[in-house]
Amino acid sequence: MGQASASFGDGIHGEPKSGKKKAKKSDRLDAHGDDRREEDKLANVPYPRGLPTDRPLDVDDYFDQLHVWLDLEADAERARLARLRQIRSQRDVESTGQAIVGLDLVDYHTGLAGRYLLDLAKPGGRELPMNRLKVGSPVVLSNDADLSDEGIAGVVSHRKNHVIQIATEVFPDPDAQTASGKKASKRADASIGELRYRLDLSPDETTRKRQIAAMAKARGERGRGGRLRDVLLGIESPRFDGTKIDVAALPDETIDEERRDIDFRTELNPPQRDAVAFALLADDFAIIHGPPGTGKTTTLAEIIAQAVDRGERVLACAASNTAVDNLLERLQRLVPYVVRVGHPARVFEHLRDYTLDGQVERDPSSHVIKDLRRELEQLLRLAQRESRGESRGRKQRGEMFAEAGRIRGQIRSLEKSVVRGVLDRADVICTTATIDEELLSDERFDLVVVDEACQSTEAGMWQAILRADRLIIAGDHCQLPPTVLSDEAAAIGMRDSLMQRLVERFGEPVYRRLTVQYRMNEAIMRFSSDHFYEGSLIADASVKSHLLSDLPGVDDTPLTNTPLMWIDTAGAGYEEQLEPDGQSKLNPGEATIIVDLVKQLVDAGIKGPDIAIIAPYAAQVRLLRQRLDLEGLEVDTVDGFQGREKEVVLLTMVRSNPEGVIGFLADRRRSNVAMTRAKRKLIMVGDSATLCVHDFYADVLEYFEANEAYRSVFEFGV
Ligand SMILES: Nc1ncnc2c1ncn2[C@@H]1O[C@H](COP(=O)(O)OP(=O)(O)OP(=O)(O)O)[C@@H](O)[C@H]1O
Repeated sequence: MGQASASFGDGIHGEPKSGKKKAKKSDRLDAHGDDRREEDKLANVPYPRGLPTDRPLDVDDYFDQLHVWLDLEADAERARLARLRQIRSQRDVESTGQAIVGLDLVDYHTGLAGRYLLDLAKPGGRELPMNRLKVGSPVVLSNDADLSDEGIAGVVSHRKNHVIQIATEVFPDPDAQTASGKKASKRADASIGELRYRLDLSPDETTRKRQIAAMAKARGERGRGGRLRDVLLGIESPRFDGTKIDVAALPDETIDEERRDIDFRTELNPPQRDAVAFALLADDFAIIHGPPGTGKTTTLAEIIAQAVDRGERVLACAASNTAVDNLLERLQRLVPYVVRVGHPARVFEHLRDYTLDGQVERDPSSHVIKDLRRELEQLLRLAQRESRGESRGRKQRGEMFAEAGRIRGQIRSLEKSVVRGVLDRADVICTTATIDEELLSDERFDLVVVDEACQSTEAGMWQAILRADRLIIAGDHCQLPPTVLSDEAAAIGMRDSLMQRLVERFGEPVYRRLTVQYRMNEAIMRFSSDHFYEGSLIADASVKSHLLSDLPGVDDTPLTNTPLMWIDTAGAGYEEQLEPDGQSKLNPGEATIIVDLVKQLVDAGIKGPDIAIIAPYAAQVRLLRQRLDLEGLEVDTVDGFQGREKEVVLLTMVRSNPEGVIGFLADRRRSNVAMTRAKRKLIMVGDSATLCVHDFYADVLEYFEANEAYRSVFEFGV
């Protein structure tokens, strides 16, 4: 392997470890006024500089620390929601991307477990504003006309340009909605009921509660579970193949052939094969470090298939739905019986057959459930009609809602037994790391695998860990960390991953790095490899020198026959701007260059679906989406592209100011993700005078210059 374990902790975090100081009391008061609660939380932090890696962690101190992080995060989320609810103008509130107002309830259905699925749309079928309410986001649905309405909780289950669907446990009964006394006006349009609604992105209380419950359980674990916890806290040494590892020992270069004895199911390269053999030998945990495009998910799928071949049951998790689906995509060919737990709308369409809902639907007894659902829907529609006509009043309507509740109960208990049957038969269950404990109930596994593990907080890992005897985690700490809203929590370590901590604690013996990548032209890969992975990456021969001009139907032009280009806007006066009414930044000058470049690419024969534009700021994304109308072209933030790839990627860096302020671009991991999405061509547009105040971007620029890929905007002639 040869890589130094110190490289895992060499300041890839937002701030270097040594820079993490406990905020001084006076600083905290500055930041939080006289909020005593906030100050108390920080006063009791067991590990104010983040979790230490040079010694064993105390069980209670460790879980106390995780609690503090979760509390700070919950406060930050609640404060965000409160601020959002104070914004009065529709344009302002929607420009935050965190709320949609003035919505009508246009339709509803019932889903698995008796959930209500509510379709919401703008009056007249207008397009919804750009928003961050993604499938799976927790939301609050409330009366738009009544700011005091606390609303009902739900989860986004489906979204299109004009309609957003949410799943709720409660039906928005119009009487309940107007309980605050304010009467909503009636409207003669397509909406069901009388109210106009608003949807707000909400603090994810359910996830937090599940994490807290898992932490409480882990704290008290004994036996096998207690041992795994103690290993993960650095109290006990991990064992491989029955042998305790010696932290000071040199790593095994490869697992020798006799110990390997694996009949590989997929074509893997040597580092991948070694990683599979290594992971299968782990008695407690093993780590797979997968830099961009190195086949981390492919390797994990092989590990899971091998475990199933040995008669084991596996829980396959990841931080996001997309990552779970990527894993499932590879598993479907390797494992006979896989079940994907999660709302079908959050699952890739071509994988829906694997969902629990899909499999329950195909179960012979499901026709009884279908009949009951139909009955429930009819009853709800009748109750709604009653509420409109107000002919027989509230009593009648109340009885109907009560009957609906009884039918829901019946549906639930029938579904429960079918669900149990489907889950019990599964060799592998795939789910996000936020596990639905009620659904999985007491299902146990021999092995739990967590992909994209660096995108989970430590608190977010325990639900998965508790379900099995052995743990395999895969990820890349040099890519994006988990989203943490609270600056306080981030400053005391909440963004640092379990994976990184374990590598720092135990060193090379506990992980394997994959080094052959199948995505990028070597020139695109090299900078990232040298900066983040000690130059260890190798471009596979199939991609090493591939260019846009090698694609069928693409002309050979200076734009298509080279892998790199930086267009420097220094001196052009393309200053960044703050979005009117918003917080986000944009750069119209850079947008003009990007639009021109896309036109040139299309003229050379590149198709829309092969092009991605990545901007660090949502306002620039919005501007470019408005200015470009090309089928299949994707414009998104860095976060939206993690784990994905495109033939050509155009990066607009946005920041351009005399002070050299670059905000969150200072986190190099963000740029690492952005720059490693491109397969054949990477184009960066940015102001070197602003960016290169920072060493990292000075190095990027130098690299482009050395590769004869530097152009000034003046020479480019836009
Ligand atoms: N041994 C291999 N031989 C050929 N192609 C491979 C091999 N391993 C992986 N690939 C290909 O490389 C690509 C990336 O694989 P995969 O999605 O598993 O990587 P990853 O490390 O999970 O990616 P990332 O984390 O960057 O999203 C896929 O197209 C996959 O088919």
